[in-house]
Amino acid sequence: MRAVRVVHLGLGGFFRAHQAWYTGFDDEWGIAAFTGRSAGLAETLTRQDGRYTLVVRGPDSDDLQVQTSVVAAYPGSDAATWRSLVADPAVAVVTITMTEAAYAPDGVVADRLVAGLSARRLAGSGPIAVVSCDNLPGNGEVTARVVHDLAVRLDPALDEWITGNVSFVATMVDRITPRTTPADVREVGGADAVPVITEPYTEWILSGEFPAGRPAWERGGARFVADVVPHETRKLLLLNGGHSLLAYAGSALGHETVAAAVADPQCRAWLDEWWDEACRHVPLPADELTAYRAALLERFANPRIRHTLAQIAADGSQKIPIRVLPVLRAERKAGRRAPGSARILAAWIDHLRGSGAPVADAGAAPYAARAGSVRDVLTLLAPDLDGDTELIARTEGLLRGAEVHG
Ligand SMILES: NC(=O)c1ccc[n+]([C@@H]2O[C@H](COP(=O)([O-])OP(=O)(O)OC[C@H]3O[C@@H](n4cnc5c(N)ncnc54)[C@H](O)[C@@H]3O)[C@@H](O)[C@H]2O)c1
Ligand SMILES: O=P(O)(O)OC[C@@H](O)[C@@H](O)[C@H](O)[C@H](O)CO
Repeated sequence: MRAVRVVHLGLGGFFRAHQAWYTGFDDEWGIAAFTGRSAGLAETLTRQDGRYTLVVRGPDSDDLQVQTSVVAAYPGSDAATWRSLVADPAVAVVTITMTEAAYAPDGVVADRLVAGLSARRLAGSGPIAVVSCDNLPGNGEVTARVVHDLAVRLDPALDEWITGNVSFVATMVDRITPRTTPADVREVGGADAVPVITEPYTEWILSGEFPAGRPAWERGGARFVADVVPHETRKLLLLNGGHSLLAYAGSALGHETVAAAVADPQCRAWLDEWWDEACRHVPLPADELTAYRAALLERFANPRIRHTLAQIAADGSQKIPIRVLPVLRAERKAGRRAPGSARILAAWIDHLRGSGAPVADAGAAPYAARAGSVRDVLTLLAPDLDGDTELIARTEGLLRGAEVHG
């Protein structure tokens, strides 16, 4: 019998394909999950007793797995239930998948966590682990920072309690999970109104303490390591950076999905160019990176996973600084041309000018207003690079569709 011992924030598709799937291997642990804002998914899942079908979609066939680890679902607006569950002494872990943008200072992640942790302190329920599962470098540290920044302003005693009682766990998460479409729901059939489609590949690497215990996630293959950074860098630069390249450059060529873009020899060559450049900045053995690249190509090419470039293109202003700028800076510092990073930068600026996938990004406006000039975009995005005339000329050349060789 599963009791609620995990509380999740961000009841989206990815959480149901990943953390809920791993928790499914330990039948003593149940999850109470909260949506970001809306009530729809919480209501539907409640009608289904938290159950849903995970369609694990390989290149040739599907494996349908009914998931049972979610035992309660609530709308994000139910702040009272959120506080009382985080304050429950039986709850040992809070997990989060809220997108990169939600970690802004005073953003929704800080707001919800501080409210929940404050209730836990008042209830005297003891220590707890907070596990960010968003695609952010140093996601544990980022979560700790936004929580402490808010808590110290509200109540220094709460901040002190958080320091002594809350463990912020860092993670690398990986499982390509496109947004479920109405066509997917019809195709899965049956009574399930909210299935999730995902790929067979999955990875979860964690680093940090669980002072009140945790599910046996290792039964699903999760790995606990001292340092998650090399793995997170590998994934963010190669997978997510590759995705962003295809999302902007591939959609500008008229492609709609990752599989279609990666089948285009032009996009494929750009992907290799980016990976060659990015691999110099991933502190892992070369053979591991070669194997990861080969696996990524197979995953991207899976023709039965319809992962739209439009979905990946969203929130570029949050993603480019994480997925591309570290490589661009390091390459320029080393005196190299950085053609792969410059191409993604150019493709994103082209997207802001109206090419390819539509812009869906709450932070895009100031960049879109400057998109006529690479220098002006850099002034906002990476002021340390806005005097790099060679980089600017190269990026402008790419925007004009002309290769510029330095
Ligand atoms: N989908 C994937 O393949 C995948 C893989 C690895 C990691 N992730 C991480 O998981 C995150 C969520 O992915 P998903 O596919 O589940 O997305 P999703 O859109 O299905 O779900 C995200 C959840 O967060 C909520 N949310 C997002 N921004 C919010 C905001 N500003 N305020 C309030 N609520 C907000 C949404 O309402 C939803 O409940 C990604 O942003 C990424 O960081 C996703
Ligand atoms: O989920 P996002 O918006 O951070 O990024 C879009 C994709 O790059 C991402 O979801 C990948 O599919 C995922 O990170 C694979 O594990």
